Amino acid sequence: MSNAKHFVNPLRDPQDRRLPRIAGPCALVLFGVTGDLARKKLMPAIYDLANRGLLPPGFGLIGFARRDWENQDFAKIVHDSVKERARTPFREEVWKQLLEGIRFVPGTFDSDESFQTLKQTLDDLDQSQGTGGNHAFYLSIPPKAFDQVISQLKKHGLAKRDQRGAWSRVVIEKPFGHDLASANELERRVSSVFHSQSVFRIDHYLGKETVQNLLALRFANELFEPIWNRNYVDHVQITMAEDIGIGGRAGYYDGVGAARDVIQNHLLQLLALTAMEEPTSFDADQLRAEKRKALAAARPPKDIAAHTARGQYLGGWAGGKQVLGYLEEEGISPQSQTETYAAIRVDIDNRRWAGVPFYLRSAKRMPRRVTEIALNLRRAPHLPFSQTDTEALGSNALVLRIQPDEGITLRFGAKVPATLMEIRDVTMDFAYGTSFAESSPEAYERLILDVLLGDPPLFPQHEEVELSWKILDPILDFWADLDTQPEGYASGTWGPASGITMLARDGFVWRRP
Ligand SMILES: NC(=O)C1=CN([C@@H]2O[C@H](COP(=O)(O)OP(=O)(O)OC[C@H]3O[C@@H](n4cnc5c(N)ncnc54)[C@H](OP(=O)(O)O)[C@@H]3O)[C@@H](O)[C@H]2O)C=CC1
Ligand SMILES: O=C1O[C@H](COP(=O)(O)O)[C@@H](O)[C@H](O)[C@H]1O
Repeated sequence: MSNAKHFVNPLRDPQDRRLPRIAGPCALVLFGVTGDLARKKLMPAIYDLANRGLLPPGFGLIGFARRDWENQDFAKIVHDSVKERARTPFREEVWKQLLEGIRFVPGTFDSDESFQTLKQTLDDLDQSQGTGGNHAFYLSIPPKAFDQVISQLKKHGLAKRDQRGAWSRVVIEKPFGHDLASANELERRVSSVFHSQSVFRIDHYLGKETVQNLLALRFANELFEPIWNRNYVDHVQITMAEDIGIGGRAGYYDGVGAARDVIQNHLLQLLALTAMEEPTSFDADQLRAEKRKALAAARPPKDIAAHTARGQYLGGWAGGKQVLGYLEEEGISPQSQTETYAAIRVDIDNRRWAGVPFYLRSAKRMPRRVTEIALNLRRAPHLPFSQTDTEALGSNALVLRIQPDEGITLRFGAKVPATLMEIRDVTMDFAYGTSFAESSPEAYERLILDVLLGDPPLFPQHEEVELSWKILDPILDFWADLDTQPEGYASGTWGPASGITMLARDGFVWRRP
């Protein structure tokens, strides 16, 4: 590692086989570099990979956007985003190495000229940086533009292996399609352009350490599996709450909404990992096969009106400041029926889960940012205590804290000291921060590296996408047929009344994480 073009990490031991592999020579083209995702997550993740010594020498990064920028203008955007958001410390020598491979291509998706320039830029980079003709195209853009960009990549010969056998991969953000029919249409298009092994449908929840730990928790321990079924679990709540609004993302979010934005992908993936059987190994085929079976057994509620809820945040005070309502956000039509709160019940028709409802909810402008999976257990069949002894006793629960306070909580009843017999809920906690010295990489770091390595297990296949839309489509159709505004909810609260009622009907209440 003496060549000045190598990203050097003095802390990395190249012999340590537990550490991630280093990507081979390549260039990454980012579409949508002015967007929220690219700025907040992708550019910092690329720098962090470089800083950890996981990018190859001469790595190329090309931004494509409808801006009249030069290479140095784009480099400044990357620099600012890295300084603000990267997880690892800023090191001048790493930045200088990254800078050598940074290029910008101005243009719109419909411009043949821009895609010709992109091709030329990639060829030049191959020459100057030695990227070996290996290219990954990352579509961090609104889903309605996926098809157009893929067509342009094909038209301009960017989707093919060349004579050297160099690879060309595409990374497609979620949601993949708008419903089942459009997802299948998009899949037909994508598979006519890229080989299936070159298509990486990204769901960044699968790159989170805490989500991967779900597999470790379930399958590396003896403790939990015996209770992981309908005999012990009463119901499951999967929550993804955000305190932010849509920010400047009207162009992406409006017409998409909470259900398509995160339930179709992140939350149904969490459900699949929670509900699936043990795979025979963690290789891509086995893992995906088990997730597929779980999703195939999952179905929307029979009574959609009773067991779903949607809402839209209202303006007011939240988190100590004045915030806009969804309909007042820039770029949103005052008549928009897009939901910013969605909650659905899903049932899983198999031996393990029959009769155990899974409740999924997600929303913007909730009181805090938190994602968790809570398995609420049945109550003990008999309590040999007086009623007053157990007034403060809830049901046992196992809560997987996905973020931000990563860890696991086990809730159970314990005797209050110095009382005759009073039982109260207590918790036992595992926290990543106190148990491990190693810090978790950002999900996008892991996933971008996997793309560059061509490592598929963490990327959903089309069948999973299809099955997820099959669960969601009837609900989305039902909501669309209502043709009404979603119920308003005050910003900084846990959502609309209909969300509470939906659970109350089944005798449950949402957790307040
Ligand atoms: N933001 C997030 O936290 C996450 C987002 N995602 C996914 O990432 C994708 C992008 O989302 P996000 O970044 O939030 O969206 P934004 O609306 O913030 O960004 C969209 C980007 O696409 C560009 N764009 C849109 N239309 C065109 C066009 N016709 N020609 C050229 N460029 C265009 C925009 O450029 P311009 O500035 O010129 O409009 C902008 O750079 C979505 O699929 C989303 O689901 C996934 C996980 C997290
Ligand atoms: O996919 C998305 O995720 C983000 C939240 O990601 P997280 O890792 O911070 O939980 C969400 O804000 C965005 O709307 C959605 O597109």
